[in-house]
Amino acid sequence: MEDRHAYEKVRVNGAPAEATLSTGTGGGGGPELRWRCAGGVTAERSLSLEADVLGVEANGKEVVVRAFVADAAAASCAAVGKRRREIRRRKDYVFEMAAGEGAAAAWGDTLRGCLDSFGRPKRLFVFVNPFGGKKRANKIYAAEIKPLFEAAGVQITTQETKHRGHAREVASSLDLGRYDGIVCVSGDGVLVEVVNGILQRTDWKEAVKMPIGIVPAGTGNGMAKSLLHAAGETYSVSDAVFAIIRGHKQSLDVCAIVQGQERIFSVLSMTWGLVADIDIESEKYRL
Ligand SMILES: Nc1ncnc2c1ncn2[C@@H]1O[C@H](COP(=O)(O)OP(=O)(O)OP(=O)(O)O)[C@@H](O)[C@H]1O
Repeated sequence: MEDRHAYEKVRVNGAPAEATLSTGTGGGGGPELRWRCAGGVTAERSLSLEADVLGVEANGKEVVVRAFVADAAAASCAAVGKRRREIRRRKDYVFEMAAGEGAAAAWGDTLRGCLDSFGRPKRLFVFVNPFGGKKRANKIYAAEIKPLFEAAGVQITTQETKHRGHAREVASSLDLGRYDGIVCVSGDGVLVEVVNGILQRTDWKEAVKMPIGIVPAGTGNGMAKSLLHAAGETYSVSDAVFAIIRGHKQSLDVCAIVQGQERIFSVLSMTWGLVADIDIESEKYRL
């Protein structure tokens, strides 16, 4: 993207400020929003569009930036010498443009253009296993997962799994052209079913390219833990969802999965990613 800097006088959540929207990567970092409140009492604030922003909306003179940002006050330092745990929270920043609606529409378009250039998934098919783990997946989905996808403007189609083998059945016949990825709100069991369902398909060679994400809502959640750890992310539901929204992708060795859940754990240390691109090397692993 062409490197551009747009400067505006604004109010950020009501406080007068001067803000700059930088696009492109000319400065070393990615696109970002920076602002300093009038009087300069508070430090300059910034949001990285790639790492902090879920979505944007222009409304009249306002641009609402839906962010998921580290909350310094809530960061916990469990013990001296341990890595500081960053806790992210949803926060909206409302930029009211002094120059009016035209400026807001222009910023809205530029911000959306930046977000679109990241190749994030826009349409996801989401399995929720209500019986995984402590049987709280439906609650977790409604309270923590759906709101984040909605803030990011992701279109979601949800399927609650109704019985053992259901996710496999659905994945074996799903119209994959309608989605950019499949997400499992579950433990490892449903993920294994989805992979097996995909491998059952006649178009499996194409179908294995479908990214699959996992949000921990099972008992062990070994896959979600390992993937988040490998990506340097905190192990939490919201961090897993955010990684999926951002379209983090890494290759996953599907051969390990189809041979049974026990084998997953021995291979995890080599499989990174939150939305995984499945990579299958040999037809012999097809079921
Ligand atoms: N509605 C349902 N009723 C009964 N079983 C189900 C239903 N939906 C899915 N299942 C089965 O539940 C199994 C376990 O699910 P899941 O992996 O989500 O949770 P878990 O076993 O608690 O977690 P983990 O695998 O991480 O230890 C899956 O293999 C799936 O076949």
